[in-house]
Amino acid sequence: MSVRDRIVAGTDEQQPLLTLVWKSKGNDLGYAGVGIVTSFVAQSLSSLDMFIIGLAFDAVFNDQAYTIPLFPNGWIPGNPTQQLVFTVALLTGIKLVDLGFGICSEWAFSLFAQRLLHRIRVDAFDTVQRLNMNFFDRHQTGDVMSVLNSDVNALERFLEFGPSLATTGLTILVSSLVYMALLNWQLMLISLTIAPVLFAINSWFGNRHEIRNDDVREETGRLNALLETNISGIQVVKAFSGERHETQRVSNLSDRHRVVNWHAHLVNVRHQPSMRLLAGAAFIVTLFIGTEWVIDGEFWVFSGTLTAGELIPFMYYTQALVRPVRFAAWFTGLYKGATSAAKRILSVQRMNPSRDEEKTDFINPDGHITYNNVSFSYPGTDEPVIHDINIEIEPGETVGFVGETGAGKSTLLKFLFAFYDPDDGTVRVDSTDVRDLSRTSLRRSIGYVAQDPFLFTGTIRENITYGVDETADDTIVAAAKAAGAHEFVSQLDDGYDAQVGERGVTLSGGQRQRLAIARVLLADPPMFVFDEATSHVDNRTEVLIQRSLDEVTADRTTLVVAHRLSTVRNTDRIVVLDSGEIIEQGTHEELLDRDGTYADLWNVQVGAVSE
Ligand SMILES: Nc1ncnc2c1ncn2[C@@H]1O[C@H](COP(=O)(O)OP(=O)(O)OP(=O)(O)O)[C@@H](O)[C@H]1O
Repeated sequence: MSVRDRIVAGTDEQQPLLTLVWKSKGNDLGYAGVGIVTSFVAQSLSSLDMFIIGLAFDAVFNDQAYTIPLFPNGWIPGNPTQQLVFTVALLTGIKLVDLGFGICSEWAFSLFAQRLLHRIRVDAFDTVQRLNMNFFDRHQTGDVMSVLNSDVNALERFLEFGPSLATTGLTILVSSLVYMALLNWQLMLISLTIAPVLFAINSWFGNRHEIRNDDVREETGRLNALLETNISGIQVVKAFSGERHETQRVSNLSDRHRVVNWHAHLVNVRHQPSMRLLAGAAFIVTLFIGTEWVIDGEFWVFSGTLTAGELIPFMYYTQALVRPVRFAAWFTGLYKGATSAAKRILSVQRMNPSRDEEKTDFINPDGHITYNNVSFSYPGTDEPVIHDINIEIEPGETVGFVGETGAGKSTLLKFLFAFYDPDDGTVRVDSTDVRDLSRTSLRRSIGYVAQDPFLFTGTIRENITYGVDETADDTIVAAAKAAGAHEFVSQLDDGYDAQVGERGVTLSGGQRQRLAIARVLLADPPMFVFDEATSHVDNRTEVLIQRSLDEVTADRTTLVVAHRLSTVRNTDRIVVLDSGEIIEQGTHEELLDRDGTYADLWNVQVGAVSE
């Protein structure tokens, strides 16, 4: 038995979020560009008002000339009442343009975020889907779902607000500094003495955010994994009255999740106020010095004078600097949360699923299968489950595989689909190593009915036609009849349009098996693998299905695993496995004559039947 791994945040990437965004950017960077430019214009305009008010203030109350940088002096009236009307009109115009650019930037940033997320989500899902079975064996479904869902949602939170916060914050910062420099550059230097401290504190909190968010993302994956397995196994939970025990397990994990979330939240709680406190202190010191300067007409070593009309907008811009400081804290929290999520998404993508491009396509195979010296142990285990197997199966031959539970029958068949690669030896179809064949063409060439067939949520028709292009109704019905499914399907109210619930819970095991058989018969592949395909079907129905299958599989290579020996009795050859080794093979009669393991198994079953 193998131990489950957790999907952890890979740590080797310097800028995981940027790497992920760059990989998935598509053609959407243009939207981000429009968002940045329009947001920059909107914020610059919105900071302009106080500057103009300061100029107007000095013109009206301090008898200074009313001039606006870059604005033609001839357009500015000389009369104070007209100056007031002019100022109000100018400010209204600026606000309207600011509004237009603001709407445009929201629109562009939202489009950028949603389109990028869509691509990241689909890419992540596509990667996960193509990963080898090893991955799914070693990771819990809930943990994988958590990458596809909650990690992508953490990215969404950042992409929704992050770019706009960064641009707005930077624009307020730059425009405020420019206006402050225009008003009084010496006072500006005083206000900025706090900047390095703010920087250092923000980066310290940023590191705390990242560490805490890594924990939150991992705990979310763990909790999702537990919830998923509990709900999937709800029948067993109920059968063993395990509800209280399961609730306790969920409660324990949920409590751990709560604690790590709380620690992450505590970083937030301390981050913003610390930054605001420092920015507030800088504001008060600047106000004190500025007021002294206005009152005394000079201050310390500084040259020139400072008017009230300069100090008021200056203080406004000093106060405005608190916003970028707050945004920086908010942005850092979101960014670090998204970085932790990006690390997990990237660590899944790094698993590098095998791609079909460089492989050989498989066209009209004869169905000649050979296993040469195949040995294997499941990843994460030291125990070999297949030992040095050699089999040659001729085109058109039907071979039955029998043996005690855990003997390695299903594992042996999985190599044929390249679900797993053998540790030693090769599995070839028509002389080509299956590892060199394109997965798609290989898997389309072999119709596979697994032990516990899975039905997708949807109609019966959709389940039967899964993986097959447009199919006529009578072909579907013919496949269902051959699989012994038509009778029960026609008795359902909606017939072939009846919905089957998640995992086909509304159907019995035998009914699901019959739909799975119909699915492969409809696909009409050149080879078949039936792994306990009729184990849940009653004996009478099995005989009927077997007759149809004998007809369909007569000229096609077919591998059949069965515990019920009557299922394989008429195959061309029966291979008996024990602890991953072939211990006997031959026809039913030959094996009975041999009086070995197969004969024992047969006698037990015949004895059981005759009882
Ligand atoms: N995904 C897996 N990871 C680790 N070990 C596995 C995995 N699947 C099967 N095994 C182990 O490999 C061995 C062979 O399993 P396999 O399913 O091939 O046996 P089987 O002969 O088909 O059994 P059964 O008749 O019960 O279906 C068993 O010991 C099983 O515990």
